[in-house]
Amino acid sequence: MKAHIVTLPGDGVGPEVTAAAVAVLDAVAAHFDHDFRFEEHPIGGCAIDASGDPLPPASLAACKAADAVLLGAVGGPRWSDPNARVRPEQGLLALRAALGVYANLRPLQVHPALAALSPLKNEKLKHVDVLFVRELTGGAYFGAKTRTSDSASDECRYTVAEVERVVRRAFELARGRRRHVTSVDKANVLETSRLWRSTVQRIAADYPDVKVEHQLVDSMAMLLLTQPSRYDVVVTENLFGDILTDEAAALAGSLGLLPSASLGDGRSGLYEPIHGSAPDIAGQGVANPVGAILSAALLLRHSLSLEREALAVEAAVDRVLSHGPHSRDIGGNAGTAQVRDAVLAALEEDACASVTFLRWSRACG
Ligand SMILES: NC(=O)c1ccc[n+]([C@@H]2O[C@H](COP(=O)([O-])OP(=O)(O)OC[C@H]3O[C@@H](n4cnc5c(N)ncnc54)[C@H](O)[C@@H]3O)[C@@H](O)[C@H]2O)c1
Ligand SMILES: CC(C)[C@H](C(=O)O)[C@@H](O)C(=O)O
Ligand SMILES: [Mg+2]
Repeated sequence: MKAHIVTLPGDGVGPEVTAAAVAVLDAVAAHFDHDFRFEEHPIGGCAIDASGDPLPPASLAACKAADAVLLGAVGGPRWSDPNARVRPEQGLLALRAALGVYANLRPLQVHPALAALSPLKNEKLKHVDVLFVRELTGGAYFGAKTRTSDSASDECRYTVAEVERVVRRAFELARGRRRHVTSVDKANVLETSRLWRSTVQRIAADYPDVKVEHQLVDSMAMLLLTQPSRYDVVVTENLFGDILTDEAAALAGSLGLLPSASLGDGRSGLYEPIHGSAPDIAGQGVANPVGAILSAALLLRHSLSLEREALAVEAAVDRVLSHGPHSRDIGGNAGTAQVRDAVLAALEEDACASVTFLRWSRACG
């Protein structure tokens, strides 16, 4: 198939991990006979430096016209002055809003070979398989903001429609998994959370086959560490989802491992690892590219409907996590390029064995 993919490498380690993910997509195109066209655009701090705008109109127009968008990361100390008028993160938020990608899927699995890196005991990590569905275009991130010399405010606002669409997406996704939705809120304090909870209760009636439970976010932060294997689909609002998924990444062993897919109502989507620009290691060629490569797999699955190819990438990553090489954040000493090359080699081997692979893959039954 033909696909037009816009890449937004961004800042810090963003370009390093995005290049690795593009190399994997190129290999997928070669092995499976697809025609992927890539078009790179600036976003974030590098776009501020070039044009003063963290989301230049040409970048946004290209993203809107693309079949899918692959993003690295934005931000860094250089643009983090709390009094700055313009910030890299504004570009990312404006992009998410403009693309209407309200459902941010952040899958968490703990690879057995990495369990020792987790702060938790091994036995707690068995069978951890959680899909976080984070609302991505509402809440405090997008409410009115005020700032005077001695006060500031961020309005947290949700409409029923905004809650309903992401919650329905979570229930639909749960039907393809273990049919269990945990909705996380702070309904004992926040009005937006009470609207959230009553909307979830109403929608749950349409999904009698899915078990639903409500959990307050503070205790959820604790339960994620004490009983992570209890959870299947976890749906929550924007800010809570941001925080809980970085916590979840620690269970997997590193922030560098987790991918994400941001989806709206159309086929296109925005794909990015959940980590940031990692300024402490940027430019050293040591960033873990796995989160970005797995984001490319999600792109193949959700925007291009190439399930077989997505599974091939995931199997290649799985093999590298099992046997190495591993990057520094997960206890090894391999650089970004070595990990990328190992994934490419594993992909090549699996593609050669693709007839067998197809027989057992979930996609083909
Ligand atoms: N989607 C995004 O663009 C995104 C996401 C999160 C943070 N940010 C931005 O990134 C900047 C830095 O934020 P931060 O330091 O709080 O979070 P961060 O995710 O950039 O880094 C946190 C820690 O995780 C490590 N880490 C992150 N990604 C890694 C990788 N791929 N391989 C190995 N180690 C990795 C870093 O080295 C650092 O020690 C900020 O400007 C923030 O706004 C951007
Ligand atoms: C960079 C920032 C705006 C972003 C967010 O908070 O959504 C990041 O932390 C993420 O998790 O994607
Ligand atoms: Mg975050």
